[in-house]
Amino acid sequence: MSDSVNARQRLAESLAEAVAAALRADLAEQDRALLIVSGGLTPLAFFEALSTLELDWERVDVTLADERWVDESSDDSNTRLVKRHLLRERAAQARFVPLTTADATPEEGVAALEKSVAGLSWPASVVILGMGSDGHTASLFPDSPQLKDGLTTEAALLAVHAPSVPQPRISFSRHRLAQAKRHFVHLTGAEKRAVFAKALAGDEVFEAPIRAFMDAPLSLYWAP
Ligand SMILES: O=C1O[C@H](COP(=O)(O)O)[C@@H](O)[C@H](O)[C@H]1O
Repeated sequence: MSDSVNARQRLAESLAEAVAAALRADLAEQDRALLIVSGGLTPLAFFEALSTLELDWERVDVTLADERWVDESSDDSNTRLVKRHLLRERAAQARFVPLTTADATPEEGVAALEKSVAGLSWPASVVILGMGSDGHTASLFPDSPQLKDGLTTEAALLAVHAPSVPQPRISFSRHRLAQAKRHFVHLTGAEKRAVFAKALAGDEVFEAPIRAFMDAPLSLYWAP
């Protein structure tokens, strides 16, 4: 195995331990705990490591920071990713709350999804944020006409379109994600490190929406 594969595996395992510890701590104080995960390719090894760890998974709700408005059978579905790689082993006992409906568009589905997520244990115990090389996080894209709304609305969810991505999306708003008790950023590779460093150094949130989370304590998990 190459050094970077090893480093990414160790990173995934150490993030999984930190997330499991946070969930255990909250479950000692409350009935249920909410874990919000990101999709994309980065979290696969993390999901698999977390799925094997011991905690009272029956009292954990899992949802996504964002979702592509596609059928679950699509390779682009974040739900499919979570079901295949996280909701297995011990974590098969967790309750998953999807961010899609049978509606044709996220605009039509968003009201029902707002109701569906309203009953979760807010504030979330943990949010794991990914980031694209354009500085987007969740589905808050720099080129999206809905970015301003996503950064300012007090609603939990919004429908998102962006010229840079093929499918419409649904995303938790900055407001709802920022309320979480703990924020982890999970990144790999030199390109994302450079994008994150540039975002840290600047202040224009519309250029790099990940900046919208930099006033909360963020735990950065990065490997080459
Ligand atoms: O589209 C998305 O992209 C980001 C980053 O994904 P990655 O494949 O570069 O890890 C992800 O955080 C987000 O949840 C996802 O929908």
